Amino acid sequence: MYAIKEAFYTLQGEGAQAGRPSAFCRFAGCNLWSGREKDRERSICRFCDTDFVGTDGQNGGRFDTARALAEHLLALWPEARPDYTGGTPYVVFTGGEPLLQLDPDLIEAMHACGFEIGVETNGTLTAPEGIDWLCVSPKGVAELKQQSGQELKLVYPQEEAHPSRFEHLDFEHFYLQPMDLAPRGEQGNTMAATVDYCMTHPQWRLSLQIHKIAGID
Ligand SMILES: C[S@@+](CC[C@H](N)C(=O)[O-])C[C@H]1O[C@@H](n2cnc3c(N)ncnc32)[C@H](O)[C@@H]1O
Ligand SMILES: Nc1nc2[nH]cc(C(=O)O)c2c(=O)[nH]1
Ligand code: SF4
Ligand SMILES: [Mg+2]
Repeated sequence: MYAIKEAFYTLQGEGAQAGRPSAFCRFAGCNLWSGREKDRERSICRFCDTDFVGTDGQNGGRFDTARALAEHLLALWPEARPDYTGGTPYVVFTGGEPLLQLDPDLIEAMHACGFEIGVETNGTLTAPEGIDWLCVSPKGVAELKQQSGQELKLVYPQEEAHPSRFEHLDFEHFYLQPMDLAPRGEQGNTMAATVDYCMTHPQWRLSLQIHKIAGID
């Protein structure tokens, strides 16, 4: 059984695949925060910008089989539109924490439907085989178990997770993403510090959350 908060068709907003049309599948639940505001400040991850509680979002629900979920996600792809011109379907599994639920059955079912598979994870669980694009985003003091992938995308700044801790790991791309302070109800400029760190440490590139700039999901 898979518990899905929401699913929608949009553009990937972050990292090296930013701008790519994608079916997003947001799993319910996370191991670093309950998702309840009353627990935020005593959680391991305290800056989350996402509601991942329950299965009541757009196209959310509970799916008994991998095939049922894969077909649900394939229906988001705009193939039936008269002006559609093709391209490999791309799914991004996120959450919440997708590695609490993503399993070999679902990977196989998505590939059978013709999808390339991207995953956004906090790296505290090891990833199953077969993911085509793995983005790991380390969090504070949480132990990093998944130490390889296509991109490491660190939200910056985090007192307990300095970039130097991650720069020798086995990733193709290294990104710093300015922390959006709005979810914590704070104001401040994380952009300037992130730009400055990238400019003095050229291994790191800037990732902006372009969906927030574009005003889409
Ligand atoms: C909501 S998380 C879900 C996937 C997974 N739990 C994780 O943390 O990577 C998706 C992405 O948003 C990033 N993110 C979450 N809150 C953010 C914030 N306030 N500012 C910038 N990026 C944020 C995460 O670091 C992660 O890369
Ligand atoms: N457009 C868009 N791109 C994203 N990239 C990562 C996201 C996430 O919440 O995992 C996200 C998201 O929520 N929306
Ligand atoms: S690990 Fe990801 S989903 Fe969980 S609270 Fe942090 S940013 Fe949100
Ligand atoms: Mg998001």
